[in-house]
Amino acid sequence: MNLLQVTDIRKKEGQEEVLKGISFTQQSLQKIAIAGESGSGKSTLLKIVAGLGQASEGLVWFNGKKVKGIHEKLMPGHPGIAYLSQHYELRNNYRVEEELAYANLFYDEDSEELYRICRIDHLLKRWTTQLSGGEKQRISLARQLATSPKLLVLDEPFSNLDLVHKQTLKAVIADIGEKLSITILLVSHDPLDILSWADEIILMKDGGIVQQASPEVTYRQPASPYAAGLFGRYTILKQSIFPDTQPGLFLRPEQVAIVAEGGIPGTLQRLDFIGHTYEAEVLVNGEVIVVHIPEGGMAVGSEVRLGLKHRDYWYLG
Ligand SMILES: Nc1ncnc2c1ncn2[C@@H]1O[C@H](COP(=O)(O)OP(=O)(O)OP(=O)(O)O)[C@@H](O)[C@H]1O
Repeated sequence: MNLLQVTDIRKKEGQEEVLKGISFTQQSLQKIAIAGESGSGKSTLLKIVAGLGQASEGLVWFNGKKVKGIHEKLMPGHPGIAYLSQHYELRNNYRVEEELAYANLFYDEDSEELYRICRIDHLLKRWTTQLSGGEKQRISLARQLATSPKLLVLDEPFSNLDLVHKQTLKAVIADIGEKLSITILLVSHDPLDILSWADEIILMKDGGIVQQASPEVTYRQPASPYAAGLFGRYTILKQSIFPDTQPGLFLRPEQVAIVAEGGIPGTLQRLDFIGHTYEAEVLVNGEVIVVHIPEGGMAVGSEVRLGLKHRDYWYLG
């Protein structure tokens, strides 16, 4: 049975339709991430799913029961669904343990495990004013989990976090799924944060779903240039440049290599160090091809030869 079933959700804000018929289902423990450009409707959708917004049309079913909107019931929210927005707040002038007790999270074996999973067990005696943003967020998360939800809905959990806190939160999120058996639906502005985590990625644009697929398919076989661009740089060739390929060939930078012999001649136009590799732009027949290369010693203007690394071609018209 589906844990969550979202059917044809529409939402009007004034004259504008900001959600245009969103439908998807989520199985128990399936990890779904929603991504898309700013303003595409991700947060609006998430609030409706959690019972903290109001759809103009459509239905959300959770665990066989309808999730009512804020205009349909007195207390916003839905039992069994926990929601953490980007704007979490803790009360000032309290110790962390008091703040957690306030959420009915008293110290016992279960809560001890929850604190360990949320990586906050070393923070219990601290004042809430003595915490970093990432620590405050994990305490807010523990408070949400105190309600023993079946579904955890996270809106942009990785925004505003430095790399270290981001890595910690990723470990926390993985543990919440695996050790607490809580299903997670999350929105992320940066799809690179979700490729390694999600079972399925839903891409939104202008209030609609433009692609719903596994991370591999989303990355390698994007439905459109918009979907491709959300996951980093790419090239779509207008001409048939490489042998046995058609116009419209879609290439990620790591699918192309600079080769010593054979290949297609081109001119190195640009070379940038991007950490794990160098990113080059090579001009071939008037088209710029983005290529990842391991070494950065070549001079801009050099002649290079390009080859394709494998034959799993994908075309975008
Ligand atoms: N209360 C509101 N009144 C009017 N328009 C709204 C309201 N809330 C959201 N919108 C509009 O709905 C659209 C979707 O907004 P939403 O916040 O859901 O997008 P998002 O994809 O989550 O964006 P971001 O990544 O920037 O948070 C936007 O055009 C936004 O301006």
